[in-house]
Amino acid sequence: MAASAPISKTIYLGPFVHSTSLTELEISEQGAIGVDEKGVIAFVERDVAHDGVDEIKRRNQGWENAEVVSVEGNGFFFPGFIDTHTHAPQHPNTGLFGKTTLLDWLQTYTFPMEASFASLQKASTIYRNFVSRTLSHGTTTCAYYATIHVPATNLLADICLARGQRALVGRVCMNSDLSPEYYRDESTETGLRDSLESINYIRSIDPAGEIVKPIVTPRFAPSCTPDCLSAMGRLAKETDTHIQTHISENVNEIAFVAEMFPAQDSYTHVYDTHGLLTPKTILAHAVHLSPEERATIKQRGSKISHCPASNTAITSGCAPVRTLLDEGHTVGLGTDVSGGFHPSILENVRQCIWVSRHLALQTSDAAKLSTEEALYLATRGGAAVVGLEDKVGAFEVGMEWDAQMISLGTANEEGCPDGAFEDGPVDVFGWENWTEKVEKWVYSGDDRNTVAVWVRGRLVHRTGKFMGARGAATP
Ligand SMILES: Nc1nc2[nH]cnc2c(=O)[nH]1
Ligand SMILES: [Zn+2]
Repeated sequence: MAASAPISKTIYLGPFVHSTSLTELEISEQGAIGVDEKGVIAFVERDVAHDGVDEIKRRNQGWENAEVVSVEGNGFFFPGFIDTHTHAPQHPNTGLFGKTTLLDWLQTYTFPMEASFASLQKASTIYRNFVSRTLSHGTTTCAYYATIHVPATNLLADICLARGQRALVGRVCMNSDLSPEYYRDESTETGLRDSLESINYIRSIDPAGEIVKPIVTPRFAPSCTPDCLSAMGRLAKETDTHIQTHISENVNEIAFVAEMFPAQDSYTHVYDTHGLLTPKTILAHAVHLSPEERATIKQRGSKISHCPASNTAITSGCAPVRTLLDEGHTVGLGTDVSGGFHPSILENVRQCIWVSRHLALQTSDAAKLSTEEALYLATRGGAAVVGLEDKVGAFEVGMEWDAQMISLGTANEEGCPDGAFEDGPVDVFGWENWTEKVEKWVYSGDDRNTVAVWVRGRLVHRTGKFMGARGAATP
């Protein structure tokens, strides 16, 4: 679906749910949210049950001809999800990891797959599929790692822009001999040249960075020589670009970093020394950081992407999210496909809650994350990680309409005529209160419940269940 059609003023009518703080979820059962032609939220009204649409239009001057999109059935509007860390070229490997851990997983599954993106045709097939897939799960903003290939990386940015998904797109920089000869940058110079070429291309297709932005992407310390890390730090500074990399994911990786960089006393210090810890840096994993490392990251204002499904699948560990939050870190969620086994942030909301409970079993109850906290990480937390906290992640006047319509359907006894339950896995019997409905979605919903998705007011995904706008009603 192209995202280029003009949009008209629209009133989104029905229940809406969003985070107002880390611990509080607002559930407004009878809402009306006005979104202007630029996709910006112009008004948010609550308790409009007894006002007809005409009354809402009358009291908001200039909205007489607005279209109306209503939630049907057991549905609600929810902010679009932010995926703060994923690898688009690894999507064909989703679910494939066996019993590997990070370093052998990279060699066995990841590098061979990524190397094949020298073929633009293959990249086109997989990237189109993955962007559609993440949109169908309600992901409206995504921080993508591509591969070392400039044409394929640029194509990923083209696809995100055409489909209307907000994205940070990074050409992966990796020149050390950790990577096989068939898949690495020839030298620091060629890596720098290629990363700059991709930054310039992405800025040329979206000069204001409204939908797609480049991001400097040194894969992780073991993949880069010291001069390569420094070059990436300088590049990000000179081009005022975001940075993404991995940190402290796996104990063998950390030992490897200590061997490779003996002059630095920690993994964090390696990145700090090379100018890679800035307020625009996204650090994935942060599972095994020391208190001193966490303090440095906090001081630099760098952000953390928690990837719970990945950390469980490739057995990296349980990231101490409660500690990170208590210390004031900015934390969002990442799917980390295909270390992570699922492209859905909703799945990672659940996984982050499960990981926190396993940590609670080993430490104390305080480690447990609530449903509200996990949903905050998936939306407002993620928005802050990618530097979009003023624009997306919640429904407030002045923010942009990045949203998903959730439909839970109605329970029936026999499914559909062919025996399937086409409305998805959530059964709502009618007696549930709104908190219970949201919890049912969080713990057992999936993409069948995400019937429509908007970015900046544009419809970027819909299922057959979405009824669309009622059209411009007469005043
Ligand atoms: N999970 C994960 N960790 C990494 N560390 C370096 N590269 C990767 C990657 O592709 N995935
Ligand atoms: Zn990753």
